[in-house]
Amino acid sequence: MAETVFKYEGSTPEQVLAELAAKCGLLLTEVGFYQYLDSQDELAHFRDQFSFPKLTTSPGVECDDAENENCVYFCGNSLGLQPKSTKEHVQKVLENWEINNISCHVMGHLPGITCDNYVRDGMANLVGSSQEEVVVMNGLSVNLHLLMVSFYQPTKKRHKILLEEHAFPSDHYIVMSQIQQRGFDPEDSMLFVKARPDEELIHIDDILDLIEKEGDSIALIMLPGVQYFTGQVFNMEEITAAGHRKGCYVGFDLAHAVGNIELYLNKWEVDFACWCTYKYLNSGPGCLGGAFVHKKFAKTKMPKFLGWWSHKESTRFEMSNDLDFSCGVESYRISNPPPPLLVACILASEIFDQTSVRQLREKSFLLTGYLECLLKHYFSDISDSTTATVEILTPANFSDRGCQLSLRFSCSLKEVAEKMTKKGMIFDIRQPNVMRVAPVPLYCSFHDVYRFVNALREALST
Ligand SMILES: Cc1ncc(COP(=O)(O)O)c(C=O)c1O
Ligand SMILES: Nc1c(O)cccc1C(=O)C[C@H](N)C(=O)O
Repeated sequence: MAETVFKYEGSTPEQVLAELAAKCGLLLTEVGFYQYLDSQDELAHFRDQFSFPKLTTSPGVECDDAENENCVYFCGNSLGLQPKSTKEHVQKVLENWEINNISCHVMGHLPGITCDNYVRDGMANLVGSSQEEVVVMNGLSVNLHLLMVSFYQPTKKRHKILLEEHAFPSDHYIVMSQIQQRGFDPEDSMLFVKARPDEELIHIDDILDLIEKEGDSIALIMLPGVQYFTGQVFNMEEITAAGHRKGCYVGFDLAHAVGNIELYLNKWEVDFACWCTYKYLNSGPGCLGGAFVHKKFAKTKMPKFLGWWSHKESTRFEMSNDLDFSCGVESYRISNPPPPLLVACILASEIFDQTSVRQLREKSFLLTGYLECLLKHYFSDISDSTTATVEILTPANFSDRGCQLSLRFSCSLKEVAEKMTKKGMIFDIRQPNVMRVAPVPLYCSFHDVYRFVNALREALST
């Protein structure tokens, strides 16, 4: 766990980039500057480990660019790129099944019975926990439900779940249905923390005040680590401490946080967390989810849904129907794990073993900072060269954001998005009018940012 001081502590990306540009005698907007930044990037080699979408084959692209064969991929906050090694290893797992048939459960490339154990160390590093505190299983939404069976224990007095007003739809529905399932009314039991009028971001003080004020009636606090729409980071340590002071359980949805920001779930005493692995961890669409339960609950008897995989491995196959619980989060496993999916998670986490989230954050400081500076330079005012302004909704403070920037345009986004897509820019739109762009430090370059901003300039030019 990195406890050292962050390399750029006390500076803003804008300051650091301006100093670097001055040192090179370049303007921030010059070609030479992105070339300089890419030449200094110690993580640049990771890009070669991923399959990049090609201009010639990516849907919607109509662009013949002699200098670039790849698209600019800024959608890793939704679906990570495919590591080049995935195909071959999935193939090996399939061959193990083909050749060893029933014995593939216990032998060969990634034996079924133990395959999920191989990912636990890597996952634990990513979330700041010990390996006994994490498992990989099911999908994110399913895992949230399973953990809420334990961590949402409503009583007449304490029945509320605190969540954000604009939570990701799945989280909203999960909370709503859990409340209904326990015989309570979502109208009374869903407690929303809201942004202030005409604001997009939520003030941490408003969360803490709400916990202080309503804490005695809150059974569970369920918030994201990084908000999917705005890219805002929530201070998980403070929220957890505030929740615990009031006797609430505290859990986080880390879909947009894992592999994006540094996490110390064990140290922060978070009760539980769930995430998906197909965004920043690059395991593939709909691949398995991760779950964390703090080790303080390793021996606590809590209500939970059970299956044969909740039973200790050493006696599981005695088939006695005499439940001998696995410890802690392992006991939440219900079904046997799928090796073809696990192998993709293992490979994805192995890529992270070759670096650290701290190192990625240091690159991200400059990479997303560079995007921010160029956007501000070209699009903060309507000028002779641009027809629209671009407002960055994501917090300006580096520690309050991951790599994603969410952009609101003063013009219709539809036309802009069409033009950008034709040029090979890959990003997404979230209604009503926000474009999300995530320069993922693991595989994106400063050149990508330069190309993206140039494409945007063309799309918005007068
Ligand atoms: C914040 C958040 N929660 C939940 C989900 C749903 O995840 P899944 O479909 O893997 O259950 C997603 C992504 O789709 C998400 O971004
Ligand atoms: N999983 C997705 C899918 O199958 C289709 C479209 C989008 C997704 C996503 O994961 C969306 C993502 N969670 C988001 O932040 O919006």
